[in-house]
Amino acid sequence: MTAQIIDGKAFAAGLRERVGKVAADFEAKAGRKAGLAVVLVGEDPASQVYVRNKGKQTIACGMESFEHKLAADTSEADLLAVVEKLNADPAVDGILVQLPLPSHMNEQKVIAAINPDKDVDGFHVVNVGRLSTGLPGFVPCTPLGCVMLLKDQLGSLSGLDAVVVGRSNIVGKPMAQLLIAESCTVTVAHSRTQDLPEVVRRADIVVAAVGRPEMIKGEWIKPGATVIDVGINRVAGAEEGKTRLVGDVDFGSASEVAGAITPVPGGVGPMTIAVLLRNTIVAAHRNAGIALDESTI
Ligand SMILES: NC(=O)C1=CN([C@@H]2O[C@H](COP(=O)(O)OP(=O)(O)OC[C@H]3O[C@@H](n4cnc5c(N)ncnc54)[C@H](OP(=O)(O)O)[C@@H]3O)[C@@H](O)[C@H]2O)C=CC1
Ligand SMILES: Nc1nc(=O)c2c([nH]1)NC[C@@H]1CN(c3ccc(C(=O)N[C@@H](CCC(=O)O)C(=O)O)cc3)C=[N+]21
Ligand SMILES: [Mg+2]
Repeated sequence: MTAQIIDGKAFAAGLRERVGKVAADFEAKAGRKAGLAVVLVGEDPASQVYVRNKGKQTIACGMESFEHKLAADTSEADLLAVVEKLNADPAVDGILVQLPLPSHMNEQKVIAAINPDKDVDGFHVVNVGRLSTGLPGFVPCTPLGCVMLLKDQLGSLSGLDAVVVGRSNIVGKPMAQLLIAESCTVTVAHSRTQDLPEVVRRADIVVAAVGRPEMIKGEWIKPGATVIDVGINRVAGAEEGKTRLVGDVDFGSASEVAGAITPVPGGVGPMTIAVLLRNTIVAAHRNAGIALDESTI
């Protein structure tokens, strides 16, 4: 069997187009563009690339992008002051503080300072609570993008066995919450899980968010299962000095067993940014008191 490739890049382009139409409509109604502020602390090259891509795509969707680049040795107090300014700025609908932060900062404290109604990453405890309680809020972009791809591929997820490998606050745990809300039977595996291959083999849906290059092998996958690979790992390439991106799933062997699989790159990654733009235009409508049928985007 050869798996169908789930084209996250194409799905993300379609989502950005829908967001762009809604953003134009918002501008006509509100008399201003929706705005996303991205805060980057330090000079991590990968983070710089992500932030640049976010800014470009924000503008391409007809929204305003505010980039705040702070030196790696910025104090936590100065970062908190920037967040406070963005909370109070009516031109800013969404705020994203790029993670990871330098080690002298308390990430939880910084996230807690963001106004939950501008927290388009969905990382604030208030939004975590809303998600687990089934209240409207903001859902983390990467897991929401994964669910969009799964529903597009499978239709209803009700009753399916899902295994999430990874239990981080930004991917694994919110992913599990979303799958519970879709009426899957959810197992969350992590570094202490016993016999991970056997756990993965039960799953109709496998979501890999581990951060270990090509760890999940084709022999672990139930034939026909749908595999969502969240991992982004930069490894040495075939040519000396070159690098390439691989996921947490061994794509070569898994794609011979799975029914459908996301590639890396071109799978979940592009969805993350498109969902961020979606959450931002949703935030703009909510905070401006302008009606929007959120189910259409
Ligand atoms: N495509 C995208 O848009 C995004 C991609 N990513 C990528 O997704 C991956 C995961 O990110 P993130 O959740 O932040 O990672 P974290 O490092 O925060 O969490 C990794 C999780 O994997 C578990 N784990 C580690 N090793 C093993 C193992 N050998 N067996 C089973 N479980 C294991 C850990 O278990 P334990 O809790 O026990 O330590 C932990 O729960 C990374 O590759 C990251 O780059 C992340 C965000 C967005
Ligand atoms: N506050 C915060 N929110 C985040 O959402 C957040 C973050 N911090 N820190 C880092 C992670 C990682 N992340 C990615 C976004 C896009 C791609 C992406 O576009 N990937 C492309 C490839 C990009 C490339 O070529 O390097 C792809 O998979 O096709 C990947 C990863 C968001 N994150
Ligand atoms: Mg992490």
